[in-house]
This record gives sequence, structure tokens and C-alpha cells, in this order.
Amino acid sequence: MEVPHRPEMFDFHGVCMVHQFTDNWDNLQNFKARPDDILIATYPKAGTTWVSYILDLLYFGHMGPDRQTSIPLNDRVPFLEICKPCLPTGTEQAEKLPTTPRLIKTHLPVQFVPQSFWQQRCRIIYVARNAKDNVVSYFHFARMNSALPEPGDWSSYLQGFMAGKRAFGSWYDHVNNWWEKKETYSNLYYMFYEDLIEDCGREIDRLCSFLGLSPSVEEKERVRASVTFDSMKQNKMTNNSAVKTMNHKVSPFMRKGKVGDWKNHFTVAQNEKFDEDYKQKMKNPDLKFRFEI
Ligand SMILES: Nc1ncnc2c1ncn2[C@@H]1O[C@H](COP(=O)(O)OS(=O)(=O)O)[C@@H](OP(=O)(O)O)[C@H]1O
Repeated sequence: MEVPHRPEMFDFHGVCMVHQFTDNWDNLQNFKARPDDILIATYPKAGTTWVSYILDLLYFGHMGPDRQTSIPLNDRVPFLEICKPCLPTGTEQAEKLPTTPRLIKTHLPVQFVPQSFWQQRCRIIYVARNAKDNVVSYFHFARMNSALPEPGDWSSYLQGFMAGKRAFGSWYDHVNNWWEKKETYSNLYYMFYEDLIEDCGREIDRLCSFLGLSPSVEEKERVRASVTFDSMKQNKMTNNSAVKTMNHKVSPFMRKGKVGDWKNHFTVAQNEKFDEDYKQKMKNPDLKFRFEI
């Protein structure tokens, strides 16, 4: 069997990146956001797909079953910076979206977000996930997705993550810099994967108040029931089963969906080293993550 070619990481304006996220840079930076666009921003593997689907159902769940059964979520919520050979770029996909508001996802660190999103005062939802579960999820994703650099073994993967040497750069910088942005940009809603796991219904309510939506109790319950882990894992439109670079036999995209799976991966020594390093990098007492619930 042919071994898929894995991309290399490189330094891009101080952030570790891979080409498929930087090759469309000029178009990306000149992207014209509209005031009602909604941007879902995350470090990879923090809950992008989950929140994308919640928003898609809140805005477009009434559009009938066709949209839900025939259009993959990735096409309904384009990935802004993606640029793969022979496929429309994320910016092209976003430009062609027929529905309003446009829901757009990104993993960009805050300093790379196209200026027009800020200028147009777009609503932005940032989803963050605790670093330990985030790195475990990213490791398994890198194993199954040949569009990402070769992960190597768990121990070296973890080391690289701690050093910021993963696509989209340092998790620590990503979550901290987005957190700080809240101080100056009021249309930014910062939420946590762990809260979604704890009480998805409550988080849907909070999202609705940020977005100014008032769905009926029944509608909200329909959304909540559709976005459970099991339901999204079964759903071909949300489980990424059609993405060519992903081998779900190596590790499924909808893998575990839990808080605390890191305990099955970190050795005691790795955990101690990680905690020590974490303390040095996460100095803001207001930004608190839960590693278990
Ligand atoms: N509904 C629901 N409930 C609980 N968990 C969920 C859900 N949907 C996605 N997930 C989990 O989120 C992880 C994938 O994150 P992303 O969607 O951000 O991935 S990506 O960056 O867009 O590739 C990945 O986490 P892990 O299972 O820990 O690998 C998914 O399983």
C-alpha cells in the first residue's frame, strides 16, 4: 500500500504551521467578512465540530431534512484557512455559502484572523479544551490524518506540543491570546469543552443568549439530542467519514469525547513534567481549565 506523503511543519511569523493552512494567505487576509458572519475559533481538537453543529442546527435546523442528510457539516461550516490541491479553498467555500448568517470555522491564532472580522464586529465564539485532553486528541488525530505531519510516538508528540511545535503553534499562546482579546473585543464569547460535556443544554442556552436567539424549548431539546457524541458519531454528515486523508480504522474522528482520557496516556513522570511546565506558561489566574469533571 502506498504510504501517504506527510507535510512538514515550518515557522510562519513565529507560529508553527503546515502549508495547507498558509498557501492561501493573501486571499485569507483579504477575506471580506460580513457583519452577521459568525466565526467559530478553536485550537485544533477543542470542540470545533461540536459547536459548529450546534450552531448549524440552531440557525438552519428548520430547513428540512435534506440539508442535514446530504450536505456534510464541513461544507455548511467552511474551514477558513484550508487550502488543499484540487479543492475549493476555505475562503472560496465561505464566499459561496448560500445561507445567512455564514458560519465559518478557524484554528488561527488570534493575531492571524483576517482584519475584516474585527472591523465588521462579527460575533466570534472561541472554544477551549484542557491541554491534556487536547494533546491526546490531537495525537490520535495526527495518527489518522495524513494531512498532518507524522506524529511519531506519544512521548515525542507530547514534548513537541509542550514546545509549541504543532500545527497552529503553541496551545498555551493560542488559549491565552484569545482570552486576552476578550478584554478589548466584546463580541467574543469564550467557552469550554468541559462545560459542554458537563451540561450541553446549559451551554446551548448560553450560546443562544450570546447570539440573540430564542428557540422554543422543543427546538433546543432537538438540538441537544442531535449533538450527543453517539449521535454525531453515527451521523455521516458530522463524523468526517468521507474525508479522504482520514483513516478512521487507525483512530476514528469521533474518538472518545470525554474529559479525563489523558489519564490513560500520561505516565506519572510525563504528568509531573507537564504540570511544572504548565505553571510557567499559564500565569493568568482568570483562565482556568478543568482536567476532570
Ligand atoms: N458531540 C460531542 N461530544 C463530545 N465530544 C465531541 C463531540 N463532537 C466532537 N467531539 C470531540 O471533539 C474532538 C474533535 O475536536 P474538533 O472538532 O475541534 O476537531 S478538529 O480540530 O475540527 O479536527 C474529538 O475528541 P476526542 O474524542 O477526545 O479525540 C471528538 O470526539
